[in-house]
Amino acid sequence: PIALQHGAHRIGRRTDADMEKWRAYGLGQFIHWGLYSIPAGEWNGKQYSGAAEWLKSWKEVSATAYDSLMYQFNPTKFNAESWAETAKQMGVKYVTITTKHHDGFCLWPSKYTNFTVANSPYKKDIIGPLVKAYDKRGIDVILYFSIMDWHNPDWRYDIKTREDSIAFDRFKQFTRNQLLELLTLYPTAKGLWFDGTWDKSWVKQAAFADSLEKEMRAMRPGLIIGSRFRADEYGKRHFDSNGNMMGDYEQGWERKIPEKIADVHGNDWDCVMTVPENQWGYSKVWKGHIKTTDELLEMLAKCVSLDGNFVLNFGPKPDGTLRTEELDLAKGIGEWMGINSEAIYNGEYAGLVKQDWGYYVKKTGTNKIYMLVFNVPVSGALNVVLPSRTAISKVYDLGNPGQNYAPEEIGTSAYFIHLKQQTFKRPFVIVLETADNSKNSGAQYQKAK
Ligand SMILES: Cc1ccc([C@@H]2N[C@@H](C)[C@@H](O)[C@H]2O)cc1
Repeated sequence: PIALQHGAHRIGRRTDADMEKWRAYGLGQFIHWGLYSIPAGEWNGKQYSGAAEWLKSWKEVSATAYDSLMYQFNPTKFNAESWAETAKQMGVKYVTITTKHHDGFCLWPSKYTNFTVANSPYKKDIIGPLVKAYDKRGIDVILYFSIMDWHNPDWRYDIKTREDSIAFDRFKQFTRNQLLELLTLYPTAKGLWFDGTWDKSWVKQAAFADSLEKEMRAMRPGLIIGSRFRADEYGKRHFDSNGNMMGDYEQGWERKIPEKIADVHGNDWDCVMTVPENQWGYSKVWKGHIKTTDELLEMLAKCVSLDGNFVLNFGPKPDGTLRTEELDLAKGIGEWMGINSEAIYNGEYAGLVKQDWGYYVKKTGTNKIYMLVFNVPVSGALNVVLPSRTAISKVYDLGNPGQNYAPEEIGTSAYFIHLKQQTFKRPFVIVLETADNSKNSGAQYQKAK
């Protein structure tokens, strides 16, 4: 291995209680809200083809004109309690909220810049009420923070000259000040979700970022920081020059999900997902495919089955309300979670052979395995192959506990579970209670006729 000062400082997963709680979340909510929500991807009557929260990067938009959106920020219908209640009903266990996106506008009254809610018609802090409303419902809060800040004149994409270096040193202090300010103002925040860290200017700050990360962790023991915050001294991001993940969980799964367990390298990770193809902030026009409740439930199941969390994005409207499509999805997911959340919370990779009918989730620390069924075979028989000498002691339908199944043994530790009905309106969960029967050799269920 290469000697590194600023690479990964821990090999393997964190084993402390804060991280074990994070690992168990299963389902999360992302909230992208800010000035970009006002134009919602449209400028001078023309629709921006990219993500609405990137409107300021569009050449047709002058920074001055965009920044003057601050004087229009007045979400009269904003109610932190109702957002948190929607999230609670949906069954999320954590929420990631944009404090400052790339445009530099702060949803908290930062004392290090005037470009904040304090100088908008709304005047009031947004982050504080949100943290309070979510905490009250037992939903942990992670603060999203963009290092890249298009508003701050000291921001640089790269450092080429002495002026660049002097300006960027000021920018680094500004960034440190804002992060320590956020941790001070919102001490219950469980973690920070960094973005906007790919440009050379920041990638060259291995030592500074490493010491800032250490300072934040010292200030907030247990703080959870993802792999995207900093680069090592060779500019390697997410995984250092020795291939070890930096930070506490892998943040690379943005709008994509790993296919197999090998893809996650034994690390914690979360997948952040948009409802349309690629819109995080509120966008008037949702082009292309809008994901359905069942699609999102399958993504959730797949993430949890591969040791990850699934975080669904909401882009609130400029008036502070949530759009109908998102409320409908929150309701649909919440109804399913109301019946099946036991298969999601405290779930982990079960280590079984993947079957076409769906996903296995093992309840951490137990012998309970959940079968999350999305694809019912025409045979109506769900194939289950267990490690040798593992028997099934009980099988039942989570949504209908009276519904027991008697698996048919079709081979060594191989079973068919014959479903009682052919059509299902929603994905469903079958619970397998397994037992180690290496002691006795008798099979639990009748052999294939
Ligand atoms: C190329 C690219 C840069 C930044 C992003 C930001 N990360 C997501 C979590 C959103 O905040 C998006 O604006 C997306 C794509």
